[in-house]
Amino acid sequence: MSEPSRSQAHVHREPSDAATGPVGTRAPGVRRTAAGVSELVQAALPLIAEWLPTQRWYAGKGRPIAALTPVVGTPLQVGDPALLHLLLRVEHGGATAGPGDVYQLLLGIRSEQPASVGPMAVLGRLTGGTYDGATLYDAVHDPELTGRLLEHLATGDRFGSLSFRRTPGPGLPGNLPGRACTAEQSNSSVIYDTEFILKLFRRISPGTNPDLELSLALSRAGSTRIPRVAAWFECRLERSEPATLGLLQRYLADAEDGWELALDQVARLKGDPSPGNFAIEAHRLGRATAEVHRVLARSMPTARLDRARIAELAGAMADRLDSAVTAVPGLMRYRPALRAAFQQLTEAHLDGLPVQRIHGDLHLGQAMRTPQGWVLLDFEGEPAKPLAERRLPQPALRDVAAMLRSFDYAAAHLLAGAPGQDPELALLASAWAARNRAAYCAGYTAGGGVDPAGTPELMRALEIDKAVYEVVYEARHRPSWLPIPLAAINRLADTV
Ligand SMILES: Nc1ncnc2c1ncn2[C@@H]1O[C@H](COP(=O)(O)OP(=O)(O)O)[C@@H](O)[C@H]1O
Ligand SMILES: O=P(O)(O)O[C@H]1O[C@H](CO)[C@@H](O[C@H]2O[C@H](CO)[C@@H](O)[C@H](O)[C@H]2O)[C@H](O)[C@H]1O
Repeated sequence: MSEPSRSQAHVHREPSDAATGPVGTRAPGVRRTAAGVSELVQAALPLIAEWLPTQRWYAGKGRPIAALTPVVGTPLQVGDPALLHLLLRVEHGGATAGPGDVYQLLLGIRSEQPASVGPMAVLGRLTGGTYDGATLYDAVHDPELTGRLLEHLATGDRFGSLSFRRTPGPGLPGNLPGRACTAEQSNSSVIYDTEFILKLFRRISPGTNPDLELSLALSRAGSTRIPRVAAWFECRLERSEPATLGLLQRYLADAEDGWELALDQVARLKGDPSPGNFAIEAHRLGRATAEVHRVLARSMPTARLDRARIAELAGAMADRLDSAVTAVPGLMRYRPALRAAFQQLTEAHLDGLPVQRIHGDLHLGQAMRTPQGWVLLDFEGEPAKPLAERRLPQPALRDVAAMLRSFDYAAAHLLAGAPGQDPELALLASAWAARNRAAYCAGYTAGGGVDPAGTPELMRALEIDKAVYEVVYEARHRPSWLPIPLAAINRLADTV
């Protein structure tokens, strides 16, 4: 890896710290001075450069880092342990060079490594200067420091360009310790007791994150299909719109994740071809999706696409396919059929197609079954897409197509490790997927959503578009799962 550049950090001072702040008294904590923060950031950069590419949420995997440039460094706690909030720009060289990506890091600095911080969360030992010998680590894993973050959210503090904001309603307890969430995820979350969950967005773009934007819109419209938003924090980067950094929501302690429920059913298929009846749940989930879509259509902008805009929609799908073919050449053989499906979308008589804000990355893992019914999570959209694109109104059926893919995933994932070895289970699993896909669509229509069967060209194009995204996603993150979306592409291409 090339040596990253070490630009000067833009650091913030809390206005009152010189007089009242708990200024660090024990080495090696951050000193709440511009010089103290800069020194720490410079010492941390080489460790960050090594650690970042090992993190699941890091989007630049496989591309060498050309430069690491601190954007804003804000000490949120001084002393030992210390807590440093850092926004850092990562630039890549060569053909992929561009403005780079900004990441949010929450760094803990302690003389003694806490037991809750495992090896993957440790960046290393700082050397030289004030911090010599201190451990630098991902503070998401330190209950004391994440507790500090909750206090800031509870009091609605401001530190330089960081603002902590609360929604109206019951006050927040400021004293709950946080534990790192162990779920597979694109960001990092901290769970506070059984009360709240704080998502720290890792890749930061200027502007309101759709997860906050849509969750607030749904909450304000009185929807109970999302966990209530309790607080968030944001940062104003130069003159642009504030960028959302974190979102605190009620934790659904008594909920079961739709993906786990579905997998449990599929795993038991062999012994009992109709274990439980997930189709009832799939139907309810369809209704819940339609309900969320209805509220979003009422409370956020909508539009209708004319023929030219539908051709643009299909063109964007074809462009995404072409980039996917470059990333995963195994897709090349399907390209003609998939392009034909996109062409058929432009020829279908869909003039006036309604579009609206949608979830954008709906799957069974984003659906929680609570005693009060299904609740949807994570309205961030596909993490790989630029934020402006994720905020565009879309056909609501895009979410339906995405959920249909998820039923296919649940059915296929047990077979992915041993393709062709259990034809009986393969048949049962594919019948399970078909049953639940149909139940979900029926529930969606019964809940007031548009009938997916009414626009087969649109549904097929949307499902292909999602499966193409999944091929790239799996190739990058979970290569052993790649056969799942590839098999779907194979099936969908056969229908053109
Ligand atoms: N409010 C919540 N209550 C309970 N569990 C949650 C809640 N929000 C998220 N989770 C759990 O955390 C996981 C990751 O959350 P998600 O919002 O999808 O994060 P990411 O955008 O980082 O992928 C979810 O799949 C779910 O298991
Ligand atoms: O939940 P995230 O916002 O992190 O979404 C990303 O990761 C998902 C996997 O965790 C991925 O979803 C794909 O795998 C799921 C099973 O793990 C499956 O149910 C989905 O249908 C499939 O798309 C999602 O695409 C990605 O954006």
